[in-house]
Amino acid sequence: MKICIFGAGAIGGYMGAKLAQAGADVSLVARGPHLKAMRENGLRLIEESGETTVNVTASDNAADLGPQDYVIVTLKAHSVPAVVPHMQPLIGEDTTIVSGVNGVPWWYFHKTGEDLEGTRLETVDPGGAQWDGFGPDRVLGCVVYPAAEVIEPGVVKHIEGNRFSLGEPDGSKSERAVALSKALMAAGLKAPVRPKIRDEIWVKLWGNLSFNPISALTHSTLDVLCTDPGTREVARNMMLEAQTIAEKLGVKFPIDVDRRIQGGADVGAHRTSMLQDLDQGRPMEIDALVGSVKELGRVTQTPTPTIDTVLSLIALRGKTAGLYGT
Ligand SMILES: NC(=O)C1=CN([C@@H]2O[C@H](COP(=O)(O)OP(=O)(O)OC[C@H]3O[C@@H](n4cnc5c(N)ncnc54)[C@H](OP(=O)(O)O)[C@@H]3O)[C@@H](O)[C@H]2O)C=CC1
Ligand SMILES: CC(C)(CO)C(=O)C(=O)O
Repeated sequence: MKICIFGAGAIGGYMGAKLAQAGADVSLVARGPHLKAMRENGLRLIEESGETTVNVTASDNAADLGPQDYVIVTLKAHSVPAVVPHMQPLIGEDTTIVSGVNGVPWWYFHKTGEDLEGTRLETVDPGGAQWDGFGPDRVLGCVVYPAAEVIEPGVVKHIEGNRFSLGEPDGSKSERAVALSKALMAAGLKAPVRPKIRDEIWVKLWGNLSFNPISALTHSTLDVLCTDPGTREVARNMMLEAQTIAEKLGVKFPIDVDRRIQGGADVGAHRTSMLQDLDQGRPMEIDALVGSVKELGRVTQTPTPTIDTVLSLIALRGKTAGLYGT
């Protein structure tokens, strides 16, 4: 089984290192100093249990790697559309594309079997670049739970978690989902195949939609913003608006908003990825995490006043920092 990880930074690097350690036929697409370091010195993974260095096949040119059984996309959401043409050499007749990107996935309305079937989302797939360039039938959904960071070129630090939930858009337990799940489990990762991947996407999204922009706007960590009465209320209202949208789309939440916020508080003094991006001058995933939910509000005719307000604030914050909408 040939697996290519496209965008092997923090999450892709973690997954790639685990797969390579387990002897899988895995290659990585990366770029710049991180690629150079991985090529020269191997990929170093720092985990609580210790440090390992693996030799990896890595390139910035997909044509070097050829057609794959699975392409696992672990780019930041805003990077994907422009990269679709460069991924084409990896795609053969039976290639599965696994979308390991936070936020509302571009394929959301594929095989929903409902009225909105085939609806495309401009915030996450402008111009339908992914829908047309990959084709939604190739897609296997994925919810990424681990936290990791590239702490220097060629070095990935794993922080916590090892679950990558997988799920077919139509909910089936397909051969391709089960085969990938086995390969990930053989690498020591958790990779359950879920019948309702969209339910899981929304529970994760609840946090990213609200905690991420609030933390970037207030420079506060999860424990603080989830317990401060004012910001907690803003997060809660955003989540309730999102819940109304998701339930109109048939999603069932296994927990309520208060439990989700408590879960955020329990994570502790974590600086969300959006706050880290802002501080480190990296483009922010505002469209995928917040704008996409506003777009779904329009699609489902659901008012989203709190989401709209927070989106305006974080969008302007991103623009003034030169990290959004440039
Ligand atoms: N990190 C985390 O803890 C978590 C991340 N996620 C989600 O996972 C996804 C990936 O995040 P993360 O791993 O943090 O992101 P990273 O930025 O660490 O990884 C993406 C990598 O792709 C590289 N890249 C971008 N464009 C190209 C290109 N054209 N060709 C080759 N390489 C390219 C980037 O290089 P460069 O740096 O030069 O841009 C970077 O190394 C996001 O959607 C994120 O929200 C989800 C859960 C936790
Ligand atoms: C906020 C959190 C922990 C999810 O709730 C996250 O995924 C992030 O920092 O991007």
